[in-house]
Amino acid sequence: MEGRIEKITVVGAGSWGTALAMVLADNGHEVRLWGHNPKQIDDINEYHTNEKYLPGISLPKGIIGFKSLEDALTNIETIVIAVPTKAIREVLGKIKEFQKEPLTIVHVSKGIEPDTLLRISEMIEEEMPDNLLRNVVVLSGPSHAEEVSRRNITTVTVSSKNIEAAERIQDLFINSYFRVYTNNDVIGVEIGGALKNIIALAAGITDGLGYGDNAKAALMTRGLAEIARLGTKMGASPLTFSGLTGIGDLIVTCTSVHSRNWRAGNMLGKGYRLQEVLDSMGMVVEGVRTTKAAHQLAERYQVKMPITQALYNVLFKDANPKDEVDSLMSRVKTHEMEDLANVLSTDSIE
Ligand SMILES: NC(=O)C1=CN([C@@H]2O[C@H](COP(=O)(O)OP(=O)(O)OC[C@H]3O[C@@H](n4cnc5c(N)ncnc54)[C@H](OP(=O)(O)O)[C@@H]3O)[C@@H](O)[C@H]2O)C=CC1
Ligand SMILES: O=C(CO)COP(=O)(O)O
Repeated sequence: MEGRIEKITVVGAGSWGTALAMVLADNGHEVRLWGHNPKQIDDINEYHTNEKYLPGISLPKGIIGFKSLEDALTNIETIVIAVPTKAIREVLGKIKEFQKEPLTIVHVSKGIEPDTLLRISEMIEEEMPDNLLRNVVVLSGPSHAEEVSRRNITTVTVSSKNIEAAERIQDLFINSYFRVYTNNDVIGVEIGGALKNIIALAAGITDGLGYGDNAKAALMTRGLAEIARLGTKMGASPLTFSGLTGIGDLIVTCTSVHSRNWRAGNMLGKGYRLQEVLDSMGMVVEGVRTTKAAHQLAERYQVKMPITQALYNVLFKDANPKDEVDSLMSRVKTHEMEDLANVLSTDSIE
């Protein structure tokens, strides 16, 4: 273990918040885990379990559950926010009511806010006054909570406008089963993490429709192409999309039964309605809202994103998944590599 021992509060006691609290506790830190469900916090403190989100897992006794957010943040400099994207502003609003000292906020959520089209670090910067915000750091990468909570080998990336802040967070989390890299491309890290969920939903759909591995490989490869096409227009480094938060997270989310996005897509491919699917999951499926946001981003940046468009049609226009696959396959022929398409002045890059 590297770095000094700290007091850290994890805000959000779902699967990812609890798994990350375990990593921090394994590293010897004093970990407070806040959740808004009092019964769940009682179980964490009494039985050291979080049965809804990590069934069968024993939590380290060093994790202390908190019902009061204010108590959880008393004398704390670093917090990890691990709630779904749509809950982040609400949680920050509560923190602002009592917080007096500046915080380093680590966020681990994978989404884009529809309509404002802000990345999560931008939402945090917008929501928190300067005097309450020291640094924002994103932690992202191929990391299912179910596996991290079993201390299975995992690699992630941390990124921040302030690379020293990212390095400090790297030191807090890194250990022998949880390897943490740094990357100074915040835009690429956040865009890769958010948009891979769209492709995972689509991969689940094609699996649910009974297509094979060729179709999944095609979706992942062309999906990454459209994520990188948008991300680079937004200012990301193209290299980031070949890293852990790009192809790495795309692989783990499109190919794992742990993925809620893949599972939701799989049910859609088998003919279930979107609302039925979401009701049955009991956990967040970030890709649904992110598809709406990415669809808006594609318009704003004038970027072609055919897979995102097809998924948008399925989720929000009641389109038939099989018809959308057929129309993806019958698009005008094009070059695979965009620089070649540009050289040849082709306007149909997709
Ligand atoms: N699970 C994973 O493997 C990974 C998840 N992530 C990302 O982490 C983020 C959180 O996901 P995850 O933990 O998996 O989600 P879960 O659905 O497992 O848990 C979400 C948690 O947030 C709580 N919550 C929801 N709304 C609010 C609110 N308004 N105020 C306070 N708490 C709230 C939920 O409480 P309640 O039980 O009451 O609903 C629950 O405890 C997502 O953006 C996800 O993409 C990133 C990497 C890995
Ligand atoms: O982001 C994840 C793994 O890196 C978790 O993906 P899901 O939200 O689809 O479960």
